[in-house]
Amino acid sequence: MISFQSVAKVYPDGTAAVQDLSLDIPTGRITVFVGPSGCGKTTSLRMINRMIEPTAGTIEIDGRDTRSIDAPTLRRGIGYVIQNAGLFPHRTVEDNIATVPVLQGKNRREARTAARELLERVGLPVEMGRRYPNQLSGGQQQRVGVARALAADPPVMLMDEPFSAVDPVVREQLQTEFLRLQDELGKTIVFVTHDIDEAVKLGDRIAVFAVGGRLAQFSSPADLLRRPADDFVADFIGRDRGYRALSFSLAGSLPLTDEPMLRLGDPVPSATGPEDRWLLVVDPDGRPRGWLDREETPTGRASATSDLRLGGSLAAPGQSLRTALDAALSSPSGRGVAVDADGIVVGSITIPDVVEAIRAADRTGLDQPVGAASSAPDMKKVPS
Ligand SMILES: Nc1ncnc2c1ncn2[C@@H]1O[C@H](COP(=O)(O)OP(=O)(O)OP(=O)(O)O)[C@@H](O)[C@H]1O
Repeated sequence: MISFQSVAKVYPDGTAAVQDLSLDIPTGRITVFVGPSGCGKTTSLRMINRMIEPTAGTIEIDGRDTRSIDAPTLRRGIGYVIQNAGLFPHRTVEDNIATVPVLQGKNRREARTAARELLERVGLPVEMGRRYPNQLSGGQQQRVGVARALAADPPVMLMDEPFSAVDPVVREQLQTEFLRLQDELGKTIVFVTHDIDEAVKLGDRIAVFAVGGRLAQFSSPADLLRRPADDFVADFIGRDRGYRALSFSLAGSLPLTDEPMLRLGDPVPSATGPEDRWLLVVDPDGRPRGWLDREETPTGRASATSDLRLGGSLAAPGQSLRTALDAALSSPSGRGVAVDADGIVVGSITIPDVVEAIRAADRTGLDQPVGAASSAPDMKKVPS
């Protein structure tokens, strides 16, 4: 654990960058510092590896005051990744990654072999190791930056806006791969960003800083979205926070309604009333193919794929209320199609049921740690 205890930083010109900061950063998780420009995120981050010395308070790593460890030793256990990767331009990618291990006394050949393995780990082809940084795209350079920080296998990683300099599509890919990597590595990561969406996607815990280095809130992403501590935090999180918070509530207890189905190619039965205008058509295995509009399809005619309206998104086991709501909203019938792990239809989801589940989640606080969704129970099927 990294523990900030009443930490402050006043720069020599009198700027109070951080004020009385106390927080505990859990081991093996991603903690994000987020906030508007100039609110002390980078200053706080750099105080961890003593690139900046606090003017008051104490920072401990696993119970040891960082002032009691000499700075080079401290930094050996702390990887550091910055925006634009900060690679050495005159060294090959491989040698960039091998820099710290070689400085630590590892022989060059071993360090290069390890560098090639790390390249693969961050999703780059080994051959890229022979290139120079300016022969890589921005996203590739960022991956090399991450590989270089991992080379000494430090338990702690500090990452300062590492993905900000790349376009949104590459950024999204880097974030997803970063989460996958962290699943394998379980490092203690402190990640600085000014982008609340990035914070919510990556953080196990989020520290929201306000201008003047005040810690406005420190909580899980779900709590942050549901219960912002004050107007500043609510404003910073922005719109749609209620909808985004649904991502953190599992659809586990959502009731499923039995959905009448028609096999592709079977004759269309006549409708008994306006309520069964839409009929769900499935393939021979029971996988959804689309919705048939009986107002537009003559009775008795065999259904064909061309008659079908695509059904919007699907809700699968272990997914969130946001997915379930989207499945219902995006379906032409207003009923979201729920499928099992094999993609076979198990029933449908109605908007009122999702709304009821949202209310229940609000009452009981169904916050789930990031990554819990995959181990979540299946949706419970209840007969209509
Ligand atoms: N060396 C310095 N001397 C004086 N003031 C500084 C120094 N470094 C940073 N500051 C000031 O301290 C405050 C916090 O800066 P910091 O870089 O920690 O903020 P930040 O939240 O990381 O900002 P950004 O998102 O823009 O990078 C700012 O007002 C900044 O101008």
